[in-house]
Amino acid sequence: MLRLENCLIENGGFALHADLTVDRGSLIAVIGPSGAGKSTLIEAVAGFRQLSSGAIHWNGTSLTQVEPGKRPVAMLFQDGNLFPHLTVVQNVGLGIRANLRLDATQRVQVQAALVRVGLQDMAGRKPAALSGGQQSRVALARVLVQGRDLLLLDEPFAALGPALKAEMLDLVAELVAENGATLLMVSHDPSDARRIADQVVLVADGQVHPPMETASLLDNPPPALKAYLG
Ligand SMILES: Nc1ncnc2c1ncn2[C@@H]1O[C@H](COP(=O)(O)OP(=O)(O)OP(=O)(O)O)[C@@H](O)[C@H]1O
Repeated sequence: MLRLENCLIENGGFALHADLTVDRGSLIAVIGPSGAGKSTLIEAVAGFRQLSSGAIHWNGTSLTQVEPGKRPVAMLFQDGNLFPHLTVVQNVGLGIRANLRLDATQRVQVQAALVRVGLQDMAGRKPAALSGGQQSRVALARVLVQGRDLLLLDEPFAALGPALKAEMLDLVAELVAENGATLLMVSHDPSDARRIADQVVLVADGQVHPPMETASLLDNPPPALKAYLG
């Protein structure tokens, strides 16, 4: 269970309040107007942004003072997920060890992740020789080998076409379920939420709202969400 307890997250003059609980194993879409603080929330959970007050707990253990690399968190961004000078297998291996000195077991783990995302035949390629969807799969494989409990996605598939995005979202949902992980995914597209998220966290007006059931929230949006959805 992820608990954000009376959190105040500040960025310059911007302030965001969060007090909510996310059940373990949930698939949550984080939606809200541009500039509302969705990325700020994700950065605070990942530890890239310090809390001004409040606390973050994972399964009863405080994460508030834990540095980003030691949190049970794996992240995927829209851009910059892959290193262009490294091969697919190296980019995935980075998820296990930054110096890429992997033992035999770890190399098997990397191969298994590549098989899981369907890229076993492209291990030696560099990102420039892959399609956008294949690059997304490499980034997902790296998340997979990290074996973290909490997966944070900040619009990672926004640049993909609709069919490919749907395919990647389904793959994410499958991987999250297989690994018993918990997903927080920022998206500007309500159909992404409907596709894979059981619940939605609305970020608006300086507040992170507690998770609400996806269909009922999107079918009957509160005013802040209605204005955003148009
Ligand atoms: N360095 C900064 N100094 C002051 N305010 C900032 C700074 N960086 C970001 N902000 C403000 O913080 C707020 C939240 O930004 P954030 O990127 O979290 O929003 P978002 O909901 O993810 O937006 P988008 O959907 O457009 O990506 C914005 O209103 C932004 O103007």
